[in-house]
Amino acid sequence: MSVDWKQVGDYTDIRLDYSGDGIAKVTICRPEVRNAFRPQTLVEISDALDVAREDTSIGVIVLTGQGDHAFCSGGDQRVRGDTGYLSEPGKPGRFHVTDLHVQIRRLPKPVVAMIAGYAVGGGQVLQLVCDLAIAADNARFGQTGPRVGSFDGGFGAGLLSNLVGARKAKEIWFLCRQYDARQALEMGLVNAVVPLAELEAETVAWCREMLELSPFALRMLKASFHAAEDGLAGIQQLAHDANLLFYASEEAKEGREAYKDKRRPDFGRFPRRP
Ligand SMILES: CC(C)(COP(=O)(O)OP(=O)(O)OC[C@H]1O[C@@H](n2cnc3c(N)ncnc32)[C@H](O)[C@@H]1OP(=O)(O)O)[C@@H](O)C(=O)NCCC(=O)NCCSC(=O)c1cc(O)c2ccccc2c1O
Repeated sequence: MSVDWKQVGDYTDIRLDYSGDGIAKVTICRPEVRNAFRPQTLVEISDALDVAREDTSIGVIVLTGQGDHAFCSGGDQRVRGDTGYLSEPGKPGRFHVTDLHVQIRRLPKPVVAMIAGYAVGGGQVLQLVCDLAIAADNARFGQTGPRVGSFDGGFGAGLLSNLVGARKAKEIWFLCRQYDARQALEMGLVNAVVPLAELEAETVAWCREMLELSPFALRMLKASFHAAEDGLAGIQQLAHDANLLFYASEEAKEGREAYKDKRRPDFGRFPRRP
């Protein structure tokens, strides 16, 4: 199942491609550093996700890394400063990835991680915050934080714990071992493992299956899965998604029209549902 990807936009660290039938693919293009991200990379991924979100022809988004060696090796240690990762020398550092994690969680379309090679450090957290993960048989997963003097106690710890269980999550973080694709599948870190040569075709097949389904139902499900995990922010997403539907109702429209007409709203004709 080959796809004739069409490049969209103009980025330096990433590529955004459209399949033409509803899939957007965001590729980290820094293979020389195993697709490690610098602030610029994260800003560009964020922009590409916004573009794909706003585009109503897009139903599913794939996040991947260029080449067969790595999905992503986390933060680029060459631009790590004393205050975070540096956009420019001398500027205050930041963890741009924090905002990206939240953006992927809130994005109302499924995001699928397509993983060949290494997904380690912040790259492993990136695959974690995606909704689904398809791995090639050469994929390797692991945390390196405590080895390089870092830790992700946000989604990196909490989501991992929910996904693989607290004991396994602590093992992953406390020992900094690497796990192969089969082990990742067994512990629930990925949804499927396929031969490297079939990775894209399999990922696209999963995306196309989702594209056959109700986009709003998928949106509500994603928000529902995150409602408890993400606390008030998760509930907010679910509640505001309900608002999207409510706005189209006669009851909500009566409130809006009454305000515009400068009259008292007449809600008496609407049922007080049991
Ligand atoms: C990924 C590897 C296991 C791959 O090993 P392999 O043997 O295949 O390749 P090399 O090691 O030879 O790498 C080739 C080349 O790439 C460079 N490189 C690889 N990863 C990085 C990187 N992350 N940053 C910079 N450069 C990298 C490597 O130096 C080589 O360059 P040459 O010039 O020598 O050719 C292995 O490479 C590896 O283990 N990489 C490091 C993984 C790592 O420790 N990542 C950082 C973890 S911390 C993190 O990601 C992080 C980011 C955040 O934004 C956070 C935010 C908030 C809280 C926590 C955060 C956080 O922990």
